[in-house]
Amino acid sequence: MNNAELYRKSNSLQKRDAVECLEEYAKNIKWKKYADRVIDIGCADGSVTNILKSYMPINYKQLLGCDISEKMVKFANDHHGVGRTSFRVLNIEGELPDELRDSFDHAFSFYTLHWIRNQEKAFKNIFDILANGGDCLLLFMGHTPIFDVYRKLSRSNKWSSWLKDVDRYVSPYHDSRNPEKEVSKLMEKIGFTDIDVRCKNMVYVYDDINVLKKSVAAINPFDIPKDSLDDFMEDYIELVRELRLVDKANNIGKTITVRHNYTVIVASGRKLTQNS
Ligand SMILES: C[S@@+](CC[C@H](N)C(=O)[O-])C[C@H]1O[C@@H](n2cnc3c(N)ncnc32)[C@H](O)[C@@H]1O
Ligand SMILES: CC(C)=CCC/C(C)=C/CC/C(C)=C/C(=O)O
Repeated sequence: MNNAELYRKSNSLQKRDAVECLEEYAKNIKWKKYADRVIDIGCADGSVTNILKSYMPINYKQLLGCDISEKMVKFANDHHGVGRTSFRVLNIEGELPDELRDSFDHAFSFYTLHWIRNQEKAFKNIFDILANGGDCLLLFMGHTPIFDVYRKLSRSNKWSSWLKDVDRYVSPYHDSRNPEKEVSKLMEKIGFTDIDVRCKNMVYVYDDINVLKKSVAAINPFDIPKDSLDDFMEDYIELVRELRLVDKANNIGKTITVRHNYTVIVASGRKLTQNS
């Protein structure tokens, strides 16, 4: 998941969901109206950070996108780093650099937190990044068949050695019976207030199987050798068919459409410390 150009071209699901989420939630955010400081965690190529900008008051002070991947950060800076918007490397489950503590009025994160094993550390870092009174809006993957397909491939002789650590890349909420409760409890424990966590049922239809292939390739976390990638994707799509995810009703002509049913978790909260 390091190829910024491929991600830029193949992130239509992620962009649609970020826009839908911002349309619903951005109006309830308590913008300061003047000099808001905003961070976007897991910015990748920067295209969603750029969308986020259009929901912010124009006289914001700073918009900082951050990502664990140096390549993504370079691409984002080259394409969207302008004026008060910039991008830097940050591991949200690592040690938080001092200069980021208590420094932002609003923290956003789209399609990133499900990649993180140490959820408590990531949520604590988000809390620590916020200034007193600051808020966060976080969207991440709950359940999706993409992870079931990874797990099935990891049990095949052909791919098992490449997908050994498969559960490292499955959303911590994929198998959860009550993700809303789990996330709310975690946020409460850390000290967030005004917590709102919702698990939403989503549908995205891929009009062409090649678009789906590229979208899967763009977020593929496994180190498959380049010359085996096409083969991997063929086997991936075969399993998508076996799992009956191909949308039969629409597959009369030549183009094959695939219906992706999944859930996203949208969590928001505020940091209010006692001496406020
Ligand atoms: C699927 S992309 C989401 C990008 C963008 N927010 C969007 O909605 O299109 C997930 C990004 O999270 C980044 N990421 C993964 N683990 C991370 C971590 N521990 N700290 C910061 N970023 C991380 C990846 O490098 C990747 O660029
Ligand atoms: C039918 C099927 C398996 C579709 C998968 C579609 C897809 C590429 C979903 C994105 C899932 C994901 C984990 C996104 C991300 O992290 O950005």
